[in-house]
Amino acid sequence: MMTRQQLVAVGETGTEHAVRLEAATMVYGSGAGRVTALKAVTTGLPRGVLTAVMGPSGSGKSTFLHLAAGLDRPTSGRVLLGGTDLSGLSETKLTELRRDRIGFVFQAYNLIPSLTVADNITLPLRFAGRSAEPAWLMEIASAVGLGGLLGRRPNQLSGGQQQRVAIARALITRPDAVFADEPTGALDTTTAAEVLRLLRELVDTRGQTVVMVTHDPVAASYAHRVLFLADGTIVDELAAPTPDAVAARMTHLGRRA
Ligand SMILES: Nc1ncnc2c1ncn2[C@@H]1O[C@H](COP(=O)(O)OP(=O)(O)OP(=O)(O)O)[C@@H](O)[C@H]1O
Repeated sequence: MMTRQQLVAVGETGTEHAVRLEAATMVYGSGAGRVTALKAVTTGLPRGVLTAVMGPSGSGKSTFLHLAAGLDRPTSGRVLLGGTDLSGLSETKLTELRRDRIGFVFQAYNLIPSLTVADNITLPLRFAGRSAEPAWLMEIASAVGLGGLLGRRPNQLSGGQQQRVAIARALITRPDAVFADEPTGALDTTTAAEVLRLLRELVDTRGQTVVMVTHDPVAASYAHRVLFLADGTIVDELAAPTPDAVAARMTHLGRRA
């Protein structure tokens, strides 16, 4: 068993990856409107690590997340999830894989207002035709601090609690990786810190793999490792980040742009 620090260190070359991108390129549009949003990116997202992805606006962060999570396919190159090459899968198989092996957390929570907290959390299982084991639901609900709120509806929860429901929903299928797109973008500073502490704790105590896109150096400092994108390329990375170190790199990237 490797230590987490070793896992972070194998980011580029090791095999302990939840997700690997190999020369992944993404081109949108054609002719004069052609944009190469990601340029032959090769990197691994180590298991049991919280990775933050940062970069200036338009640098390719969302594109990176969409490819790594199997939401889009690269124009060229490969994306591997736990050894499965996503480019070889049919649309149906890819949809199943996203449903069963990947968790998503969005800035806007995306909960279903008419469903209880318990039913929102277990929705991905029901989509897969499976039912939730009550003990597993309770374990996940307690892990995210929602143990006593399972019967409520989303409009009876604070923003932070709603995001905890979304995190529990992302975890309920025991996914290989959870992808979070600006997960604290809609929260105040104190609530954001609580949600970020929770994400880090889920990685540290449960070995969950989490990949988070953020604009915020403070949010990125909760990660074990930060990848910096500029112009569709990974230009830098930082282990054990502090907010100041992340902000300094971002300023440097801003000057390059
Ligand atoms: N569907 C699309 N069609 C055409 N161009 C796109 C599309 N999606 C993204 N792009 C372009 O690809 C580049 C990278 O976009 P992307 O959204 O990945 O960047 P980002 O770093 O997430 O930006 P932001 O921080 O502003 O959300 C940008 O130039 C963008 O305009």
